[in-house]
Amino acid sequence: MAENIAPRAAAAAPFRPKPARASAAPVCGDGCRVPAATAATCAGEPHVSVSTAYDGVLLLGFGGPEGQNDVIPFLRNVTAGRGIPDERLEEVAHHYRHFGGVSPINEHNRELKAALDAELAARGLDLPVYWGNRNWMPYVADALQDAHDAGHRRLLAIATSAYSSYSSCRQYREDLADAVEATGLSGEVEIDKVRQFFDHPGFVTPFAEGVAEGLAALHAQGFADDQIEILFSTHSIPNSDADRSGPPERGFGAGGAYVAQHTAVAEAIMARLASSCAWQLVFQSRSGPPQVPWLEPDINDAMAELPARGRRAVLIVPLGFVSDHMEVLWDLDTEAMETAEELGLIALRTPTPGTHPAYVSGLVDLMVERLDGTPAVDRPHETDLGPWYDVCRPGCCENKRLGFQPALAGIAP
Ligand SMILES: CC1=C(CCC(=O)O)c2cc3nc(cc4[nH]c(cc5[nH]c(cc1n2)c(C)c5CCC(=O)O)c(CCC(=O)O)c4C)C(CCC(=O)O)=C3C
Ligand SMILES: [Fe+2]
Repeated sequence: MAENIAPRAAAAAPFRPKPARASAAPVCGDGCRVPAATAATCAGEPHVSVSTAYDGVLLLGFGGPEGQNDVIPFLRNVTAGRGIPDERLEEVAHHYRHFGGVSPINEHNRELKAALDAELAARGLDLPVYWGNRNWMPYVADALQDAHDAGHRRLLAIATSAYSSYSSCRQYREDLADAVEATGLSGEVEIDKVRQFFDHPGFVTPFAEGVAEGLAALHAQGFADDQIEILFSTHSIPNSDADRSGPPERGFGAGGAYVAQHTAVAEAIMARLASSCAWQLVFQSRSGPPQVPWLEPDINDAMAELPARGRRAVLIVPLGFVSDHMEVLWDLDTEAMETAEELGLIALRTPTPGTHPAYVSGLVDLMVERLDGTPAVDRPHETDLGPWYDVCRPGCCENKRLGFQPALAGIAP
Protein backbone atom coordinates (compact mmCIF):
# COMPACT_ATOMS: atom_id res chain seq x y z
CA MET A 1 0.00 0.00 0.00
CA ALA A 2 2.72 2.44 0.94
CA GLU A 3 4.36 2.16 -2.46
CA ASN A 4 1.18 3.36 -4.10
CA ILE A 5 0.84 6.48 -2.04
CA ALA A 6 4.29 7.58 -0.89
CA PRO A 7 6.09 10.14 -3.04
CA ARG A 8 8.94 8.32 -4.71
CA ALA A 9 12.59 9.22 -4.34
CA ALA A 10 13.85 11.53 -7.07
CA ALA A 11 15.74 9.77 -9.87
CA ALA A 12 17.13 10.79 -13.22
CA ALA A 13 13.80 10.72 -15.01
CA PRO A 14 13.27 12.54 -18.30
CA PHE A 15 9.99 14.02 -17.12
CA ARG A 16 9.85 16.43 -14.18
CA PRO A 17 6.38 16.58 -12.67
CA LYS A 18 4.96 19.92 -11.76
CA PRO A 19 4.84 20.48 -8.01
CA ALA A 20 1.66 19.04 -6.51
CA ARG A 21 -1.12 21.61 -6.72
CA ALA A 22 -2.44 23.23 -3.59
CA SER A 23 -5.71 21.62 -2.55
CA ALA A 24 -7.74 20.90 0.55
CA ALA A 25 -5.63 19.34 3.29
CA PRO A 26 -5.52 15.56 3.08
CA VAL A 27 -8.33 14.14 5.13
CA CYS A 28 -7.34 10.50 5.03
CA GLY A 29 -3.71 10.59 6.02
CA ASP A 30 -1.02 8.62 4.17
CA GLY A 31 -0.82 11.24 1.46
CA CYS A 32 -4.37 10.72 0.28
CA ARG A 33 -5.52 13.96 -1.32
CA VAL A 34 -9.26 13.43 -1.49
CA PRO A 35 -10.90 16.65 -0.32
CA ALA A 36 -13.45 16.61 2.45
CA ALA A 37 -16.40 16.97 0.06
CA THR A 38 -15.78 13.57 -1.49
CA ALA A 39 -14.14 11.89 1.49
CA ALA A 40 -17.01 9.43 1.75
CA THR A 41 -15.72 7.66 -1.34
CA CYS A 42 -12.25 7.47 0.11
CA ALA A 43 -12.97 5.79 3.44
CA GLY A 44 -9.51 6.23 4.82
CA GLU A 45 -7.57 4.77 1.93
CA PRO A 46 -5.95 6.36 -1.10
CA HIS A 47 -8.43 7.29 -3.77
CA VAL A 48 -6.27 9.78 -5.60
CA SER A 49 -2.55 9.09 -5.58
CA VAL A 50 0.15 11.71 -5.34
CA SER A 51 2.18 13.10 -8.20
CA THR A 52 4.62 10.49 -9.53
CA ALA A 53 7.44 10.90 -12.05
CA TYR A 54 6.52 8.05 -14.37
CA ASP A 55 9.08 7.47 -17.12
CA GLY A 56 7.12 5.16 -19.39
CA VAL A 57 3.65 3.87 -20.24
CA LEU A 58 2.41 0.30 -20.59
CA LEU A 59 -0.55 0.09 -22.96
CA LEU A 60 -2.46 -3.08 -22.05
CA GLY A 61 -4.52 -4.79 -24.74
CA PHE A 62 -6.66 -7.92 -24.95
CA GLY A 63 -4.79 -9.30 -27.99
CA GLY A 64 -6.17 -11.19 -30.95
CA PRO A 65 -5.12 -13.68 -33.63
CA GLU A 66 -3.40 -12.43 -36.78
CA GLY A 67 -3.85 -15.49 -39.01
CA GLN A 68 -5.71 -18.81 -39.22
CA ASN A 69 -2.95 -20.66 -37.35
CA ASP A 70 -3.21 -18.30 -34.40
CA VAL A 71 -6.93 -18.79 -33.82
CA ILE A 72 -7.00 -21.92 -31.65
CA PRO A 73 -3.86 -21.07 -29.61
CA PHE A 74 -5.35 -17.61 -28.98
CA LEU A 75 -8.69 -19.06 -27.87
CA ARG A 76 -6.89 -21.47 -25.55
CA ASN A 77 -5.07 -18.50 -24.01
CA VAL A 78 -8.31 -16.61 -23.51
CA THR A 79 -10.17 -19.49 -21.93
CA ALA A 80 -7.33 -21.09 -19.94
CA GLY A 81 -8.86 -22.65 -16.86
CA ARG A 82 -12.34 -21.19 -17.39
CA GLY A 83 -14.38 -24.16 -18.55
CA ILE A 84 -15.62 -22.62 -21.80
CA PRO A 85 -17.24 -25.58 -23.63
CA ASP A 86 -15.49 -26.79 -26.80
CA GLU A 87 -18.61 -26.09 -28.86
CA ARG A 88 -18.35 -22.43 -27.86
CA LEU A 89 -14.65 -22.37 -28.87
CA GLU A 90 -15.57 -23.82 -32.28
CA GLU A 91 -18.29 -21.24 -32.66
CA VAL A 92 -15.94 -18.38 -31.76
CA ALA A 93 -13.18 -19.82 -33.99
CA HIS A 94 -15.69 -19.64 -36.84
CA HIS A 95 -16.15 -15.89 -36.27
CA TYR A 96 -12.41 -15.39 -36.59
CA ARG A 97 -12.10 -17.82 -39.54
CA HIS A 98 -14.75 -15.80 -41.35
CA PHE A 99 -12.34 -12.82 -41.25
CA GLY A 100 -9.28 -14.83 -42.40
CA GLY A 101 -8.29 -15.72 -38.84
CA VAL A 102 -7.44 -12.08 -38.18
CA SER A 103 -8.89 -9.96 -35.42
CA PRO A 104 -8.52 -6.27 -36.12
CA ILE A 105 -7.76 -5.60 -32.45
CA ASN A 106 -3.95 -5.68 -32.68
CA GLU A 107 -3.96 -3.25 -35.61
CA HIS A 108 -6.24 -0.97 -33.58
CA ASN A 109 -3.78 -1.01 -30.72
CA ARG A 110 -0.85 -0.25 -33.06
CA GLU A 111 -2.84 2.73 -34.33
CA LEU A 112 -3.75 3.78 -30.80
CA LYS A 113 -0.11 3.56 -29.70
CA ALA A 114 0.95 5.70 -32.67
CA ALA A 115 -1.74 8.25 -31.85
CA LEU A 116 -0.72 8.33 -28.18
CA ASP A 117 2.97 8.73 -29.16
CA ALA A 118 2.02 11.70 -31.34
CA GLU A 119 -0.18 13.32 -28.67
CA LEU A 120 2.48 12.87 -25.97
CA ALA A 121 5.12 14.35 -28.27
CA ALA A 122 2.84 17.28 -29.15
CA ARG A 123 2.51 18.04 -25.43
CA GLY A 124 6.26 17.78 -24.89
CA LEU A 125 5.95 14.71 -22.67
CA ASP A 126 8.81 12.24 -22.89
CA LEU A 127 6.85 9.09 -22.03
CA PRO A 128 7.50 6.17 -24.37
CA VAL A 129 4.53 3.82 -24.79
CA TYR A 130 5.13 0.06 -24.67
CA TRP A 131 2.22 -2.09 -25.87
CA GLY A 132 1.55 -5.59 -24.55
CA ASN A 133 -1.44 -7.97 -24.57
CA ARG A 134 -3.07 -10.48 -22.26
CA ASN A 135 -3.76 -13.16 -24.87
CA TRP A 136 -1.44 -12.69 -27.83
CA MET A 137 1.93 -11.37 -28.90
CA PRO A 138 3.34 -8.96 -27.96
CA TYR A 139 2.52 -10.09 -24.41
CA VAL A 140 2.57 -7.74 -21.41
CA ALA A 141 5.79 -9.42 -20.23
CA ASP A 142 7.47 -8.56 -23.58
CA ALA A 143 6.44 -4.93 -23.24
CA LEU A 144 7.65 -4.78 -19.65
CA GLN A 145 10.99 -6.36 -20.58
CA ASP A 146 11.45 -3.88 -23.44
CA ALA A 147 10.62 -0.95 -21.15
CA HIS A 148 13.08 -2.19 -18.55
CA ASP A 149 15.80 -2.84 -21.17
CA ALA A 150 15.37 0.77 -22.29
CA GLY A 151 15.97 1.96 -18.72
CA HIS A 152 12.44 2.65 -17.52
CA ARG A 153 11.62 1.91 -13.90
CA ARG A 154 8.38 3.72 -13.05
CA LEU A 155 5.63 2.71 -15.39
CA LEU A 156 2.06 3.86 -15.69
CA ALA A 157 -0.23 1.22 -17.17
CA ILE A 158 -3.38 2.02 -19.13
CA ALA A 159 -5.72 -0.73 -20.29
CA THR A 160 -7.95 -0.51 -23.37
CA SER A 161 -10.93 -1.12 -21.16
CA ALA A 162 -13.13 1.48 -19.50
CA TYR A 163 -15.33 -0.21 -16.86
CA SER A 164 -14.95 -2.13 -13.61
CA SER A 165 -15.23 -5.93 -13.68
CA TYR A 166 -12.91 -8.88 -13.34
CA SER A 167 -12.26 -9.13 -17.12
CA SER A 168 -12.02 -5.40 -17.70
CA CYS A 169 -10.07 -4.24 -14.65
CA ARG A 170 -8.73 -6.74 -12.15
CA GLN A 171 -7.53 -9.21 -14.79
CA TYR A 172 -5.33 -6.48 -16.33
CA ARG A 173 -3.89 -5.91 -12.84
CA GLU A 174 -3.19 -9.65 -12.62
CA ASP A 175 -1.55 -9.49 -16.06
CA LEU A 176 0.84 -6.90 -14.62
CA ALA A 177 1.68 -9.10 -11.63
CA ASP A 178 2.21 -12.08 -13.96
CA ALA A 179 4.48 -10.02 -16.21
CA VAL A 180 6.64 -8.90 -13.28
CA GLU A 181 6.89 -12.54 -12.19
CA ALA A 182 7.68 -13.83 -15.69
CA THR A 183 10.41 -11.24 -16.29
CA GLY A 184 11.90 -11.57 -12.81
CA LEU A 185 11.72 -7.78 -12.48
CA SER A 186 10.20 -7.74 -9.01
CA GLY A 187 11.76 -4.90 -7.02
CA GLU A 188 13.20 -3.34 -10.20
CA VAL A 189 10.09 -1.71 -11.58
CA GLU A 190 7.12 0.06 -10.05
CA ILE A 191 3.87 -0.14 -11.97
CA ASP A 192 0.69 1.82 -11.31
CA LYS A 193 -2.44 1.90 -13.46
CA VAL A 194 -4.72 4.76 -14.52
CA ARG A 195 -8.28 4.78 -13.24
CA GLN A 196 -11.16 3.15 -15.10
CA PHE A 197 -12.25 5.87 -17.51
CA PHE A 198 -15.88 4.97 -18.32
CA ASP A 199 -17.06 8.47 -17.41
CA HIS A 200 -14.09 10.47 -18.68
CA PRO A 201 -15.18 12.98 -21.35
CA GLY A 202 -12.54 11.58 -23.71
CA PHE A 203 -14.40 8.26 -23.69
CA VAL A 204 -17.96 9.65 -23.53
CA THR A 205 -17.58 12.26 -26.29
CA PRO A 206 -17.06 9.88 -29.25
CA PHE A 207 -20.16 7.92 -28.21
CA ALA A 208 -22.25 11.05 -27.70
CA GLU A 209 -21.23 12.30 -31.17
CA GLY A 210 -22.05 8.90 -32.67
CA VAL A 211 -25.50 8.85 -31.08
CA ALA A 212 -26.21 12.42 -32.25
CA GLU A 213 -25.17 11.55 -35.82
CA GLY A 214 -27.03 8.23 -35.76
CA LEU A 215 -30.25 9.88 -34.59
CA ALA A 216 -29.89 12.58 -37.24
CA ALA A 217 -29.49 9.88 -39.90
CA LEU A 218 -32.62 8.06 -38.69
CA HIS A 219 -34.57 11.31 -38.54
CA ALA A 220 -33.44 12.02 -42.12
CA GLN A 221 -34.89 8.64 -43.10
CA GLY A 222 -38.21 9.80 -41.70
CA PHE A 223 -38.28 8.07 -38.31
CA ALA A 224 -39.78 9.96 -35.39
CA ASP A 225 -38.25 9.72 -31.91
CA ASP A 226 -41.01 7.41 -30.66
CA GLN A 227 -40.25 4.94 -33.46
CA ILE A 228 -36.58 4.70 -32.49
CA GLU A 229 -34.99 2.77 -29.61
CA ILE A 230 -31.37 3.28 -28.62
CA LEU A 231 -29.65 0.07 -27.52
CA PHE A 232 -26.50 0.66 -25.48
CA SER A 233 -24.69 -2.65 -25.80
CA THR A 234 -21.90 -4.10 -23.70
CA HIS A 235 -20.22 -7.43 -23.07
CA SER A 236 -22.30 -9.73 -20.91
CA ILE A 237 -20.43 -11.19 -17.93
CA PRO A 238 -21.50 -13.79 -15.35
CA ASN A 239 -23.92 -12.28 -12.80
CA SER A 240 -21.51 -13.37 -10.07
CA ASP A 241 -18.70 -11.28 -11.65
CA ALA A 242 -21.02 -8.32 -12.13
CA ASP A 243 -22.21 -8.43 -8.51
CA ARG A 244 -18.57 -8.32 -7.34
CA SER A 245 -17.44 -5.58 -9.71
CA GLY A 246 -16.12 -2.44 -8.08
CA PRO A 247 -15.19 -1.94 -4.44
CA PRO A 248 -17.45 -3.94 -2.07
CA GLU A 249 -17.72 -0.96 0.30
CA ARG A 250 -19.66 1.03 -2.32
CA GLY A 251 -22.55 -1.41 -1.95
CA PHE A 252 -23.70 -1.35 -5.58
CA GLY A 253 -25.84 -4.47 -5.13
CA ALA A 254 -26.97 -6.68 -8.03
CA GLY A 255 -25.04 -5.91 -11.22
CA GLY A 256 -22.33 -4.14 -9.20
CA ALA A 257 -20.26 -1.25 -10.47
CA TYR A 258 -20.26 -2.78 -13.99
CA VAL A 259 -23.99 -2.27 -14.57
CA ALA A 260 -24.10 0.97 -12.54
CA GLN A 261 -21.28 2.51 -14.62
CA HIS A 262 -22.78 1.57 -17.99
CA THR A 263 -26.21 2.85 -16.91
CA ALA A 264 -24.72 6.11 -15.67
CA VAL A 265 -22.74 6.66 -18.89
CA ALA A 266 -25.83 5.99 -21.03
CA GLU A 267 -27.76 8.50 -18.89
CA ALA A 268 -24.94 11.04 -19.29
CA ILE A 269 -25.04 10.63 -23.09
CA MET A 270 -28.83 10.99 -23.18
CA ALA A 271 -28.60 14.07 -20.96
CA ARG A 272 -25.95 15.62 -23.21
CA LEU A 273 -28.18 15.16 -26.25
CA ALA A 274 -31.46 16.05 -24.53
CA SER A 275 -33.02 13.30 -26.64
CA SER A 276 -36.47 11.95 -25.88
CA CYS A 277 -35.82 8.54 -27.49
CA ALA A 278 -36.36 5.41 -25.43
CA TRP A 279 -33.16 3.56 -24.57
CA GLN A 280 -32.01 0.51 -22.69
CA LEU A 281 -28.81 -1.23 -21.67
CA VAL A 282 -28.42 -4.60 -23.41
CA PHE A 283 -25.78 -7.32 -23.37
CA GLN A 284 -23.97 -9.35 -26.00
CA SER A 285 -21.31 -12.03 -26.54
CA ARG A 286 -22.29 -14.25 -23.61
CA SER A 287 -20.44 -17.54 -23.27
CA GLY A 288 -20.00 -20.17 -20.56
CA PRO A 289 -22.32 -23.03 -19.69
CA PRO A 290 -26.03 -22.21 -20.15
CA GLN A 291 -26.88 -22.97 -16.50
CA VAL A 292 -24.61 -20.13 -15.30
CA PRO A 293 -26.56 -16.83 -15.29
CA TRP A 294 -25.01 -13.94 -17.24
CA LEU A 295 -26.24 -10.36 -17.55
CA GLU A 296 -29.41 -9.97 -19.65
CA PRO A 297 -31.23 -9.05 -21.82
CA ASP A 298 -29.24 -10.25 -24.81
CA ILE A 299 -29.35 -7.63 -27.56
CA ASN A 300 -31.12 -9.98 -29.97
CA ASP A 301 -33.84 -10.83 -27.44
CA ALA A 302 -34.27 -7.15 -26.62
CA MET A 303 -34.74 -6.32 -30.31
CA ALA A 304 -37.42 -8.99 -30.66
CA GLU A 305 -39.61 -7.05 -28.20
CA LEU A 306 -39.40 -3.78 -30.10
CA PRO A 307 -41.82 -4.09 -33.05
CA ALA A 308 -44.70 -4.80 -30.64
CA ARG A 309 -43.87 -1.50 -28.90
CA GLY A 310 -44.13 0.42 -32.15
CA ARG A 311 -40.42 0.77 -32.79
CA ARG A 312 -39.24 0.67 -36.38
CA ALA A 313 -35.58 1.57 -36.01
CA VAL A 314 -32.75 0.84 -33.59
CA LEU A 315 -29.54 2.71 -32.93
CA ILE A 316 -26.95 0.28 -31.59
CA VAL A 317 -24.28 1.91 -29.44
CA PRO A 318 -21.28 -0.34 -28.62
CA LEU A 319 -20.87 1.36 -25.24
CA GLY A 320 -18.70 -1.36 -23.69
CA PHE A 321 -15.99 -1.36 -26.36
CA VAL A 322 -13.12 0.93 -27.27
CA SER A 323 -12.58 -0.29 -30.85
CA ASP A 324 -14.29 -2.22 -33.65
CA HIS A 325 -12.89 -5.61 -32.67
CA MET A 326 -14.45 -9.00 -33.19
CA GLU A 327 -17.23 -8.59 -30.61
CA VAL A 328 -18.37 -5.53 -32.57
CA LEU A 329 -17.81 -6.89 -36.09
CA TRP A 330 -19.44 -10.24 -35.42
CA ASP A 331 -21.90 -9.94 -32.56
CA LEU A 332 -23.20 -6.51 -33.57
CA ASP A 333 -22.45 -5.88 -37.26
CA THR A 334 -23.20 -9.45 -38.32
CA GLU A 335 -25.57 -11.14 -35.84
CA ALA A 336 -27.52 -8.20 -34.44
CA MET A 337 -27.89 -6.73 -37.95
CA GLU A 338 -29.34 -10.05 -39.16
CA THR A 339 -31.77 -10.06 -36.24
CA ALA A 340 -32.86 -6.53 -37.08
CA GLU A 341 -33.45 -7.49 -40.70
CA GLU A 342 -35.53 -10.51 -39.68
CA LEU A 343 -37.62 -8.27 -37.45
CA GLY A 344 -38.03 -5.60 -40.14
CA LEU A 345 -36.17 -3.03 -38.05
CA ILE A 346 -33.84 -0.49 -39.59
CA ALA A 347 -30.58 -0.64 -37.61
CA LEU A 348 -27.53 1.61 -37.44
CA ARG A 349 -24.43 1.00 -35.34
CA THR A 350 -22.52 4.00 -33.98
CA PRO A 351 -18.67 4.15 -33.92
CA THR A 352 -16.37 3.03 -31.11
CA PRO A 353 -13.77 5.54 -29.79
CA GLY A 354 -10.92 3.97 -31.86
CA THR A 355 -8.46 6.82 -32.38
CA HIS A 356 -10.99 9.65 -32.06
CA PRO A 357 -8.95 12.76 -31.11
CA ALA A 358 -11.05 13.32 -27.95
CA TYR A 359 -10.34 9.75 -26.83
CA VAL A 360 -6.61 9.92 -27.56
CA SER A 361 -6.20 13.25 -25.80
CA GLY A 362 -8.43 12.01 -22.93
CA LEU A 363 -6.11 9.04 -22.40
CA VAL A 364 -3.13 11.40 -22.27
CA ASP A 365 -5.06 13.61 -19.80
CA LEU A 366 -5.50 10.50 -17.65
CA MET A 367 -1.71 10.02 -17.65
CA VAL A 368 -1.07 13.69 -16.92
CA GLU A 369 -3.41 13.73 -13.90
CA ARG A 370 -1.18 11.05 -12.38
CA LEU A 371 2.05 12.88 -13.23
CA ASP A 372 0.54 16.03 -11.71
CA GLY A 373 -1.24 14.45 -8.76
CA THR A 374 -4.42 16.30 -9.78
CA PRO A 375 -6.88 16.29 -6.86
CA ALA A 376 -10.20 14.48 -7.21
CA VAL A 377 -12.23 17.69 -7.47
CA ASP A 378 -10.29 18.71 -10.59
CA ARG A 379 -10.61 15.37 -12.36
CA PRO A 380 -13.06 15.23 -15.25
CA HIS A 381 -15.93 12.80 -14.82
CA GLU A 382 -19.39 12.81 -16.36
CA THR A 383 -21.27 10.66 -13.84
CA ASP A 384 -21.82 10.84 -10.09
CA LEU A 385 -19.90 7.58 -9.72
CA GLY A 386 -16.51 9.04 -10.60
CA PRO A 387 -13.79 10.03 -10.70
CA TRP A 388 -12.81 6.39 -10.23
CA TYR A 389 -9.97 5.15 -8.01
CA ASP A 390 -6.28 5.35 -8.91
CA VAL A 391 -5.58 2.39 -6.64
CA CYS A 392 -8.18 -0.37 -6.59
CA ARG A 393 -9.80 -0.96 -3.22
CA PRO A 394 -9.53 -4.26 -1.32
CA GLY A 395 -11.76 -6.94 -2.83
CA CYS A 396 -12.43 -4.88 -5.97
CA CYS A 397 -13.64 -6.97 -8.96
CA GLU A 398 -12.89 -10.33 -7.39
CA ASN A 399 -13.50 -13.51 -9.34
CA LYS A 400 -14.89 -16.28 -7.20
CA ARG A 401 -14.48 -18.88 -9.94
CA LEU A 402 -10.74 -18.36 -10.27
CA GLY A 403 -9.97 -17.51 -6.67
CA PHE A 404 -7.31 -15.13 -5.47
CA GLN A 405 -4.53 -14.22 -7.91
CA PRO A 406 -1.81 -11.65 -7.21
CA ALA A 407 -2.53 -8.27 -8.79
CA LEU A 408 -0.71 -4.92 -8.93
CA ALA A 409 -2.13 -1.41 -8.67
CA GLY A 410 -4.50 -2.19 -5.84
CA ILE A 411 -4.67 -2.48 -2.10
CA ALA A 412 -4.38 -6.18 -1.22
CA PRO A 413 -6.16 -8.53 -1.27
C1 LIG B 1 -16.04 -7.51 -19.99
C2 LIG B 1 -15.34 -8.08 -21.20
C3 LIG B 1 -14.74 -7.36 -22.23
C4 LIG B 1 -14.69 -5.84 -22.36
C5 LIG B 1 -13.52 -5.27 -21.66
C6 LIG B 1 -12.20 -5.41 -22.41
O1 LIG B 1 -12.14 -5.03 -23.59
O2 LIG B 1 -11.22 -5.89 -21.83
C7 LIG B 1 -14.20 -8.29 -23.14
C8 LIG B 1 -13.48 -7.95 -24.29
C9 LIG B 1 -13.02 -8.83 -25.27
N1 LIG B 1 -13.26 -10.17 -25.35
C10 LIG B 1 -12.62 -10.64 -26.47
C11 LIG B 1 -12.62 -11.99 -26.89
C12 LIG B 1 -13.08 -13.05 -26.14
N2 LIG B 1 -13.68 -12.99 -24.89
C13 LIG B 1 -14.00 -14.26 -24.45
C14 LIG B 1 -14.61 -14.61 -23.26
C15 LIG B 1 -15.04 -13.74 -22.26
N3 LIG B 1 -15.02 -12.35 -22.28
C16 LIG B 1 -15.52 -11.86 -21.10
C17 LIG B 1 -15.67 -10.52 -20.74
C18 LIG B 1 -15.17 -9.46 -21.51
N4 LIG B 1 -14.48 -9.56 -22.69
C19 LIG B 1 -15.90 -12.97 -20.28
C20 LIG B 1 -16.46 -12.88 -18.90
C21 LIG B 1 -15.60 -14.13 -21.01
C22 LIG B 1 -15.80 -15.54 -20.58
C23 LIG B 1 -14.51 -16.23 -20.30
C24 LIG B 1 -13.73 -15.56 -19.22
O3 LIG B 1 -14.13 -15.64 -18.05
O4 LIG B 1 -12.67 -14.96 -19.53
C25 LIG B 1 -13.56 -15.19 -25.45
C26 LIG B 1 -13.65 -16.70 -25.34
C27 LIG B 1 -14.69 -17.27 -26.21
C28 LIG B 1 -16.07 -16.79 -25.84
O5 LIG B 1 -16.57 -17.32 -24.87
O6 LIG B 1 -16.59 -15.91 -26.51
C29 LIG B 1 -13.01 -14.43 -26.50
C30 LIG B 1 -12.43 -14.94 -27.81
C31 LIG B 1 -11.96 -9.58 -27.12
C32 LIG B 1 -11.09 -9.69 -28.40
C33 LIG B 1 -11.92 -9.49 -29.61
C34 LIG B 1 -11.10 -9.62 -30.85
O7 LIG B 1 -10.35 -10.59 -30.98
O8 LIG B 1 -11.18 -8.74 -31.72
C35 LIG B 1 -12.20 -8.44 -26.39
C36 LIG B 1 -11.69 -7.05 -26.63
FE1 LIG C 1 -14.44 -11.20 -23.96
